[in-house]
Amino acid sequence: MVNKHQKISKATMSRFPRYLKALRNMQHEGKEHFLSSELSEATGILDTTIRRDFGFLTDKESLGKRGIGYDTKEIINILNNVLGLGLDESIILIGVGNLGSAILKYNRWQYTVGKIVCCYDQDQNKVGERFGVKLNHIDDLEKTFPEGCKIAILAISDQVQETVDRLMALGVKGIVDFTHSHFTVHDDVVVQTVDVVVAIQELVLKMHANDE
Ligand SMILES: NC(=O)c1ccc[n+]([C@@H]2O[C@H](COP(=O)([O-])OP(=O)(O)OC[C@H]3O[C@@H](n4cnc5c(N)ncnc54)[C@H](O)[C@@H]3O)[C@@H](O)[C@H]2O)c1
Repeated sequence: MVNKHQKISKATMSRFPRYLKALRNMQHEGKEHFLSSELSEATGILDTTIRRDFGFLTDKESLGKRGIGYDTKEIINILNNVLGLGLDESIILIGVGNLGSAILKYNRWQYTVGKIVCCYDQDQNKVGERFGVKLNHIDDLEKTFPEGCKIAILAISDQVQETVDRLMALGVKGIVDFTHSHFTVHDDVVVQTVDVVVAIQELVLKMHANDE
């Protein structure tokens, strides 16, 4: 369906997940159609930008219908297709300390990318359940690994490379990395690093650029 794919700019691509998240919420609320102005309100992105971005999604004259707007389900499907995302990604979380607990508690995953299906920690005392999610001991990773899981969130402090190696052996292809450790992965594994300090550094650089 998407054959203008190669022409989509990085800036446009980076807005697609924001559209997707807002649209899944709308869909959940029973909204079958939406106007670009409504999506603009939900995302804070100008509706002219939204309409231009949507122009990259299809070769059709227009995705929207006059007076009705866009079909929520259709746009969600197209965005999923472009982003290669499923609604039901099974995600695991490794390390349920301060940060891991906060991530687990943040339960607005639904209708976006899937959910954390279980988590792991090396602390035997934590085994059981946390915020409604099963918490296993890391020694049982291979025994309890959820079928088809491709994404892991790392919020651990020890034995990072060893843990990453075990995850890759189980078929994990994407890692959201909160650790500040260096580790290596196979060519077919993608790592997305999240670092508050780096974010602040980037923010300060942008603020300086604004001052010039
Ligand atoms: N990226 C960021 O912006 C950011 C911000 C804060 C902390 N961090 C990093 O995130 C990690 C966690 O921070 P925290 O404050 O939650 O620490 P924490 O000590 O509170 O929690 C770490 C948890 O991971 C468990 N753990 C450690 N190694 C493990 C392993 N190999 N397997 C399974 N469980 C393991 C511990 O038992 C503990 O429960 C640290 O590496 C920290 O440096 C990153």
